[in-house]
Amino acid sequence: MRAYLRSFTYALSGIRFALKSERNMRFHCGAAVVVIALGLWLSITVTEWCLILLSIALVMSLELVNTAIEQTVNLASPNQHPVAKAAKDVAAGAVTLAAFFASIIGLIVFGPPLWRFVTGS
Ligand SMILES: Nc1ncnc2c1ncn2[C@@H]1O[C@H](COP(=O)(O)OP(=O)(O)OP(=O)(O)O)[C@@H](O)[C@H]1O
Repeated sequence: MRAYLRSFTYALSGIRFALKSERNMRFHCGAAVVVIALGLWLSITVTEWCLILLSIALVMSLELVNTAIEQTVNLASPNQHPVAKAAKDVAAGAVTLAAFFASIIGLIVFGPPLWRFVTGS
């Protein structure tokens, strides 16, 4: 049990590191808070909550993996190298792709109720 708790502490410290060092991670956190507040305000359905929470988890998890890859590349290749560039760019591409599709899910879920709110229909 103590070993599990220790692993959990390490995991939390990894998340703290990413929050401190990565502007994008702080942005994703802010966006998640806004989206959760919107979901509560608009009383979205259980299925919609599942989609939104999965999207948040996917984007933030990929940002953590991206941070881990950046740190590893910085350690392995402090000098410029095309393979180091490819590794960092591909990892960044993964986050961008997930964020793009998460935005589309957000539009699908929040678009219609927000539109109804704005137009009063
Ligand atoms: N060792 C390297 N060799 C070659 N190109 C690199 C190297 N390190 C970084 N780069 C290039 O510079 C870009 C920016 O790298 P950097 O280390 O600043 O990460 P980052 O993109 O700032 O990440 P973030 O903005 O998410 O913190 C990379 O995406 C990559 O294209």
